[in-house]
Amino acid sequence: MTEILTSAQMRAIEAAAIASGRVTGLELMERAGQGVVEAVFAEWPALAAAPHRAVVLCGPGSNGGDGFVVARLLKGWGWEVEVFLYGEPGKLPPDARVNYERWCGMGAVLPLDDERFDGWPNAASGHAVIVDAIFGTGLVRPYRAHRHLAMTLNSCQSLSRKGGPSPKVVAVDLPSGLCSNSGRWLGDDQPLDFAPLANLTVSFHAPKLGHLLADGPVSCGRLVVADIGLGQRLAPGAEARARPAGWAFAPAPGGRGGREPGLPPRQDTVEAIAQASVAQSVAKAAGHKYTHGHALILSGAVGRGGAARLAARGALRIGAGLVTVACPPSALIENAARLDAIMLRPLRGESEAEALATLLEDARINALCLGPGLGVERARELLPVALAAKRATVLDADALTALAGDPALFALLHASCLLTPHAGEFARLFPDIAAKLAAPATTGPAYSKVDATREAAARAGCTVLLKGPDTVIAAPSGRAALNAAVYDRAAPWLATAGAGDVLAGILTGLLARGLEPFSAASTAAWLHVEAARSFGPGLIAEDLPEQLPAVLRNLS
Ligand SMILES: NC(=O)C1=CN([C@@H]2O[C@H](COP(=O)(O)OP(=O)(O)OC[C@H]3O[C@@H](n4cnc5c(N)ncnc54)[C@H](OP(=O)(O)O)[C@@H]3O)[C@@H](O)[C@H]2O)[C@@H](O)CC1
Ligand SMILES: Nc1ncnc2c1ncn2[C@@H]1O[C@H](COP(=O)(O)OP(=O)(O)O)[C@@H](O)[C@H]1O
Ligand SMILES: [K+]
Repeated sequence: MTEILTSAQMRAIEAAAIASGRVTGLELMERAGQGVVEAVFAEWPALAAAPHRAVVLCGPGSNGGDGFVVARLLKGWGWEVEVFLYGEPGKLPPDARVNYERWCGMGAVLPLDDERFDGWPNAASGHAVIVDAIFGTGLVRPYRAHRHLAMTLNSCQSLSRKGGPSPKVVAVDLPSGLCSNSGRWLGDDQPLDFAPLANLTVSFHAPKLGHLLADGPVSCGRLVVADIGLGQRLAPGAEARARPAGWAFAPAPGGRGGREPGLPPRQDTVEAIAQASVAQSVAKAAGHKYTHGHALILSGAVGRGGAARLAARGALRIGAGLVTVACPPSALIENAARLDAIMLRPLRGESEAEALATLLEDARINALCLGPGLGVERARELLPVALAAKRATVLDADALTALAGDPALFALLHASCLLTPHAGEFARLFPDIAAKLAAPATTGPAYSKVDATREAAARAGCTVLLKGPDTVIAAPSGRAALNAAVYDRAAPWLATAGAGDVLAGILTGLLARGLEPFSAASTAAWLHVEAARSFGPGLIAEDLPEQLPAVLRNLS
């Protein structure tokens, strides 16, 4: 069972465990250090076979304390270890201080200060590993040395990525400088230009938001989450060391979501989307086609109907009982030539808006989709009718653009709506929120994509799904989920024209089947990535709906 944690939640979990008497801070630090060493040996088995040389860079807090443990353990394996400290020994927190002193009985600690970088290890001088234990979840402001750190570490890393003998960079908990809540680099610099990137990041107990959002995945290299004995976080039978591909576990109902004393309230948690809950959402019980809902997809003008047809196919494949495409009369022949199982209705009448109103008198039509290929002008015309019908309604693409320029239309949004912007559409709809997210992150925890999506959902009064490799879903209540297609779950080939239209269709299909918007969004986002992964590279949007049956089969 996993939730994705913020730094405050991680601290609260640690504090609760220590307060319960189950474990001490020193034991947790020891396990953290052990977890790092085990992960290094698991990642590069050759390093476990014989002693090597390592540099351990320690910082002024507990992250540095973990570093001293790593140094001691590697020394115990016969390694030659050089240790540097960024900070003053006298100011180390108690547990880190204990581990500093233990190390001092075994070797030297060289100062690592902003001005004096002469003491830095020569990256190519035969070290097998450089351990970055300068800052973890406690970073609250940019630190001046990060450019120097970045230059040194990245030159090592780029060599080692090419398979050469140069050092592997291992980040303890987070690459130093990365904000654990937002996945953004703290500083005025351009993100990533001066970021110390890791080959491997070893975090503890559960992934943090910063590992999965924004620049986190690129910065962390690979992510391993080590178990440090803070309680169950995985489904029974799952491996103790889980990679992010394995965090498809349901958040524990009533578990670490704020129900334990002292932990933050439920609305502060972010859920990893769970395979089990997806399976539940899409399972069909007995019934006839109308019990599985009737989805209506509004289509564009002649020659612009492809997007709506893709959406319709997605809605049908995910199991809506009926799917109808409604098109301008002039587009009837085009659509008829391309659709079979999907029904077709021309919007004939005084105006298309009136025709839509008539069509919506059929109460069995329980989910709508407006946007893909619709055209901004037609979206403006149809939106008032569609929104007045108060059906479950997906608004994507041109419908979002129409909403952006029109506060009166925006005011018609209701709780059964679901907005599915990509970053550009989001910036048009919520320019002030997007500007906050784009501004340099100068204090931690920095404003994150989760914060932005939550703020947007609260303003719109409906669920918002903000797309990307780190798709965030938020409800007006503050409930949030993250569907990250990163690390072992990466599917960059999903960035293909029309993929978003299929997502809108899957969403509409799930709404037609009776899911409420937040569940529909979480389920659809997960299935969308799974369909892409199941197909693999070479994917085009048309493949996505056709891949759904295979994904669904694997769920059952
Ligand atoms: N929670 C858990 O369960 C477990 C946590 N564990 C480990 O603890 C880590 C968190 O430790 P942490 O809280 O001490 O934070 P950390 O990242 O070491 O740094 C904070 C220190 O840096 C300072 N500081 C901040 N910004 C600065 C700047 N720009 N420039 C200079 N200084 C700056 C700040 O002091 P300040 O100056 O703000 O008073 C503070 O002294 C976590 O990542 C994990 O590795 C494990 O042991 C296992 C169990
Ligand atoms: N690098 C990526 N990895 C995984 N998914 C991605 C990536 N880039 C984009 N996506 C997903 O692909 C879809 C693209 O949708 P959208 O931007 O609306 O494109 P279109 O309008 O062409 O369909 C979204 O679901 C988005 O989350
Ligand atoms: K670190």
